[in-house]
Amino acid sequence: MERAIIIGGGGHAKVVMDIIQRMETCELVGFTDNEEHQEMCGVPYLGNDSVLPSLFDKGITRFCIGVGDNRIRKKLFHKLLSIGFTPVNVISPNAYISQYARLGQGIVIMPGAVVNPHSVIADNVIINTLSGVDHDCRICSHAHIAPGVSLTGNVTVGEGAFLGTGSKVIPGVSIGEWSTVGAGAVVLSDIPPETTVVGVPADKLINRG
Ligand SMILES: CC(=O)SCCNC(=O)CCNC(=O)[C@H](O)C(C)(C)COP(=O)(O)OP(=O)(O)OC[C@H]1O[C@@H](n2cnc3c(N)ncnc32)[C@H](O)[C@@H]1OP(=O)(O)O
Repeated sequence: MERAIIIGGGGHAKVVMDIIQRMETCELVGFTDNEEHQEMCGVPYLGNDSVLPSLFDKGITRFCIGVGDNRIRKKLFHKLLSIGFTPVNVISPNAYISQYARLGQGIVIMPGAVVNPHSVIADNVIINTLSGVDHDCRICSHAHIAPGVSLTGNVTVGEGAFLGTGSKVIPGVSIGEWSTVGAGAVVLSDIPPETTVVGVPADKLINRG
């Protein structure tokens, strides 16, 4: 069995650890984080990011990033690849992934999530607990779909976009890259890049009031 590490020691990392332990497809040897830790969920703390090259030299070749922030996760993803590590797809046995969906690398799909036919989930994406990605959606790299999000058919989520918990997007709409959709928002039309929207219907945060 190949040996893997998790990068990150926060709440998201705990959930990722729990899923990897259930998947039983690789041996989880520990986690790294720039903050010092005790063990977590029975997984040993190995040190900060400076130990990564030496772990790779010891034959630990697989990684999974347990960090929710999209910009930090993108940076870490490229750093780990440049050292030589290969990403693990962490997919809960309690998620439903259509046989017609296409998955990239380094993806995390949490319990209760659904990914329906002909949707594409690109590299380093998080599909969080109980969220739904319906048919023909395209989720670009480094995006994070938070718990309880509902994406209907043909939705596009740009690189690095963050959809807050409980938000909903109607069919055919595009969320621009590195944009943020606030918790509970309902998105009825395309959102430009690097824009934060909130509310029902969703509108730019700066337009409020
Ligand atoms: C397992 C996990 O935990 S995964 C993590 C999941 N996390 C989330 O889903 C968090 C989602 N985040 C949000 O919704 C945030 O509130 C954001 C990103 C939209 C805005 O955050 P900030 O930029 O810090 O905004 P801030 O909190 O200062 O609020 C600014 C204004 O917007 C309002 N506002 C903030 N969020 C929302 C929202 N989701 N819906 C409606 N209004 C909102 C605030 O009430 C405030 O209004 P005011 O100016 O009239 O007082």
